[in-house]
Amino acid sequence: MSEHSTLSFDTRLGFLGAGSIVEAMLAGILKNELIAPERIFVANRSDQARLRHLAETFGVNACEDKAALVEQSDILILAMKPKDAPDACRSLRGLVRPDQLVISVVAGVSTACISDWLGTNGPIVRTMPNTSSAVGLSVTGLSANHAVSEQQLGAATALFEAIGSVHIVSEDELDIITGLSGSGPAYVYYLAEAMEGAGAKAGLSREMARQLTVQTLLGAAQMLLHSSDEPALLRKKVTSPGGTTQAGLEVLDSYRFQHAVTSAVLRAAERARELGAQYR
Ligand SMILES: NC(=O)C1=CN([C@@H]2O[C@H](COP(=O)(O)OP(=O)(O)OC[C@H]3O[C@@H](n4cnc5c(N)ncnc54)[C@H](OP(=O)(O)O)[C@@H]3O)[C@@H](O)[C@H]2O)C=CC1
Ligand SMILES: O=C(O)[C@@H]1CCC=N1
Repeated sequence: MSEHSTLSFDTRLGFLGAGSIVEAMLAGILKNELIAPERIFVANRSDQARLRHLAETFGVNACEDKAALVEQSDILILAMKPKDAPDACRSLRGLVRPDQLVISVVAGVSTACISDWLGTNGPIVRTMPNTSSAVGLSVTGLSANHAVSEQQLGAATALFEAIGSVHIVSEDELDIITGLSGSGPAYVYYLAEAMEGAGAKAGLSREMARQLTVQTLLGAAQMLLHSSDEPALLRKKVTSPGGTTQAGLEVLDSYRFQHAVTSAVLRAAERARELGAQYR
């Protein structure tokens, strides 16, 4: 990508890592027709069946050769587990071009570590999206190192805006963003599992319990989005004194629900810091 271009249908994207987050990002990018599938290259460590699956599902190119992946890409996206990042980056030493934009979605790992492992001082954007990328509803925290040009920051922002919303943040904010919105979909799915299970246990069909749960979460999320009321006020509007909601909330309080959720978010953020700290 030249210094002055932004993201276009012709931009060539290379993904190193082919797991859950890459599948979600590919689904969102291709649904939006942001980039042509034949301009997207995906490589992993060894799982050929997984590469074939992505190639067949999305029409992207499975790439067995990392050197070819880097050479063919304008933007290289690092998407392996933190523990695999040092080896993966070191294997790219001498391959990444000095002005080639590298985007990392790896939890906890700093841009400084990535630079060090790649052996470059080049442009690196560190991000934290989530798997709702697949339906265009990720929220991505994004932070750029000193070498990222305005055009490159624009291209990275455009990429993640195509699959959700973007917040440009300082790098040290990315760990709490990881705990809140990177891991966040899992907390909501956990809640959904419990709500659906309760409905089914009480005699509803699984299918109806699922629909009631999903529509309730969707409606509440839309209310949070569109209402000017704070979440606490929205909650109070559901809660009739002495009624059913109050009875339910009292049970949640007896299990310290708010404390549990707060602790979960903060522990996940701490875990992101731990994952990165071992390399600092
Ligand atoms: N899942 C999520 O919700 C989110 C994940 N992330 C971050 O994204 C990253 C990937 O997560 P996720 O997709 O869940 O993980 P997965 O375990 O699903 O996928 C990891 C991928 O990395 C590949 N890989 C491992 N080592 C190397 C290597 N040396 N060179 C090339 N590829 C390699 C694996 O290949 P193989 O199978 O062949 O070993 C696999 O394709 C993590 O750092 C995570 O923190 C960020 C936001 C959300
Ligand atoms: O669980 C993880 O470590 C990754 C980071 C955010 C979501 N999944």
